[in-house]
Amino acid sequence: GLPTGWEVRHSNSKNLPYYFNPSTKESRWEPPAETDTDKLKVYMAQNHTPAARPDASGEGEGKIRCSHLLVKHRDSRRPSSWREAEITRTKEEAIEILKGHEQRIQSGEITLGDLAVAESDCSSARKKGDLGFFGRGEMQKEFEDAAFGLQPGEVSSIIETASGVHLIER
Ligand SMILES: N=C(N)NCCC[C@H](NC(=O)[C@@H]1CCC/C1=C\[C@H](COP(=O)(O)O)NC(=O)[C@@H](N)Cc1ccccc1)C(N)=O
Repeated sequence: GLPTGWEVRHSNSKNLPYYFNPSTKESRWEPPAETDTDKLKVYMAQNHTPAARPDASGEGEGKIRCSHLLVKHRDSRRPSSWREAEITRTKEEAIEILKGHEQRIQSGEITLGDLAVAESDCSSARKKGDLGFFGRGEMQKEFEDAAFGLQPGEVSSIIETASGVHLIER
């Protein structure tokens, strides 16, 4: 159904078909004016199955937004925070503290964000732990894998990174 010289191509980045004229090098999202759209629909149905969307786990899916509550310890890569100039608690103590926070969040007594304001050793505490949107490759691997494995609104188990121990809410 396309006028001569035009062909349909597939944009992987947008997962959409587009129309291209190799001789004029023209490309457009909409079919050219003279297209017989009824025939085009048949052609597309037969020849154009859109590539499967990356799965919801975030593989190539793009960005997600998370908040987190970080408790650092003396073996953290940077054992200092806005809360405490020199952090000396052990990793085991940090985990016990975070378990206490986890129980208060799970019981519904308080949200992760409200707890992060006073308790998180990350500078995002001032933003209720909000890290904004991020894609794969930005955060430490353990953090990234846990975050991309969460459903929206879900809170992670205790996650360990070189920064310390975290609870993550997507
Ligand atoms: N949005 C981004 N791309 N920012 C760069 C993230 C770098 C990344 N950070 C981490 O993986 C951990 C998990 C989350 C926070 C974090 C660590 C630290 C605290 O640990 P520390 O570095 O003292 O060991 N907080 C941060 O980075 C903060 N800028 C996060 C933040 C603060 C305020 C507003 C937005 C984001 C990494 N690859 O190291």
